[in-house]
Amino acid sequence: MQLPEQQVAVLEAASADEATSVDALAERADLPPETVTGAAFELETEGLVAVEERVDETVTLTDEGADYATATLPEIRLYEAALEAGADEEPVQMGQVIGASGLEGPQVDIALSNYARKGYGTIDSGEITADPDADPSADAEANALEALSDADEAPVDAVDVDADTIDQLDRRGLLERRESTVREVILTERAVTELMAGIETAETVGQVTPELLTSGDWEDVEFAEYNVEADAEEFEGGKVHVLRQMSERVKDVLVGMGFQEMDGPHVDADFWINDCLFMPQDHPARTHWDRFAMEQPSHIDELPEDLVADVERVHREGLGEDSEGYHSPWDEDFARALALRGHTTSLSTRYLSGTQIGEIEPPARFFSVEKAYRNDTLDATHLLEFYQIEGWVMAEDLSVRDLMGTFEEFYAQFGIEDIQFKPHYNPYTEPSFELFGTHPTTGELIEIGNSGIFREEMLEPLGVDCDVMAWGLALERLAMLTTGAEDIRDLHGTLADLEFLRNAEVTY
Ligand SMILES: N[C@@H](Cc1ccccc1)C(=O)O
Repeated sequence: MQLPEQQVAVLEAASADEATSVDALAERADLPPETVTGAAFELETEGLVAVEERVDETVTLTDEGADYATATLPEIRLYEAALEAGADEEPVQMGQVIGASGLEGPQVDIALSNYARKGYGTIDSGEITADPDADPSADAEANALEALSDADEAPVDAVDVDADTIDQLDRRGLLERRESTVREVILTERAVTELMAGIETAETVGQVTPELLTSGDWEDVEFAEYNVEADAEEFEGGKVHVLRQMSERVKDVLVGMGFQEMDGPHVDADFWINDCLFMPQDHPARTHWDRFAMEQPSHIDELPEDLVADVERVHREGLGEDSEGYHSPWDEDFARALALRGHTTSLSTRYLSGTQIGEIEPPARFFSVEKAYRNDTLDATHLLEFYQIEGWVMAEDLSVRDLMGTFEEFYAQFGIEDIQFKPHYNPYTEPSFELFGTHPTTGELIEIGNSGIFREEMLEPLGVDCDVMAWGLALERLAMLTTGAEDIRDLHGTLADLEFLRNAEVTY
């Protein structure tokens, strides 16, 4: 019989009498464990070995756990200080004992919350007592920490610590549990027979190399077969963040649909963020409740004078016979105030006004995928900052059909075919629509964007005399639909779920 070199090595290292772990075989055969696992599976298909699997739970101490293993648990330090202060005789002021214990910061709370639970004494109205019969050397948690720090990454069964103590240490964040699959290999009878008859080593090649290709040797060598089921080492390499992947993909799609990208400041004057959008200055979204104002610098230097005058005129008086202005105060200083943009529609007003890249002639399509900032209450669908997919199309005679058709075409590229529209109100669009999509796992309808056709009152001061349809869509919400994430906080921010980010696929 002929077998590849690594399989022969594994056969020779294994035994017919007792199962040997992959790690032990790897050491004996001087091969990486992944290679041994791969070879073992090959040998199993040949009927030469049996591979048995079991899941071992191992525990390791966290950094905090390791610290306590060397420097004793905070509650024991508190007990020792309490004894020292005579708290076994009569209650002592807590502050005095804590001071003497040398405990600091969060350790104080940790000590206090475990002290009474473990029967070291009582804590009542600022005084502490120590039970003279308590015995720190019999503290199950302290002893377990010591046992575990000696047996690094020990399988739970192998250390002499009871399950309740392990649970308790786990709750305290002092250890980490991990599961690992242990594979053991045992020779079959057939393998024993074959080994006695002698097994030859077949030269096989595991990888095509440039040398093999240029020399032409690839034609003669024998290639090792792939075993796609073999376990390989898990490799957590760097990876493009899910949202970044999503944003790149959105940009590709929009560029494919003929859009050009806009760019502009994150901090901008309220003039560009709101006034140019015919947003009245007393609109609730313009109060400090919603907006992150800039303190330094607080106001923009430059604004195009003519445009300011035109915007003010329309705010005050409206436009033409059918339009009413707001007849409310309009203050230029208020318009100059700087804030983190609450939407990226500030980029659209800059571009439409002709001040960003010069006059834009219809037909034209522009987009951005950029951050916007809002003082929202954090929840499963809201963060303080998010990415908006801003966009607009400037052309003659646009209608709601064009708007809806554009969304259908856009979302279809992500496999989303069931968007729904709901009539809405924005001061700057008429008509306006909110967009909704169905979450793939919860089935809930979630709002994914806001859109409409810009009003005359907005376009006339900007100097645009044809139709413009526009939207702001939420990148995170789109990502929730494509990745199945149920909570936006899993995607980014301090609570992001690393496991999810490692494994989530952006599908489209
Ligand atoms: N600015 C709107 C989105 C929008 C842009 C353009 C037109 C209509 C709506 C928002 O943030 O919700």
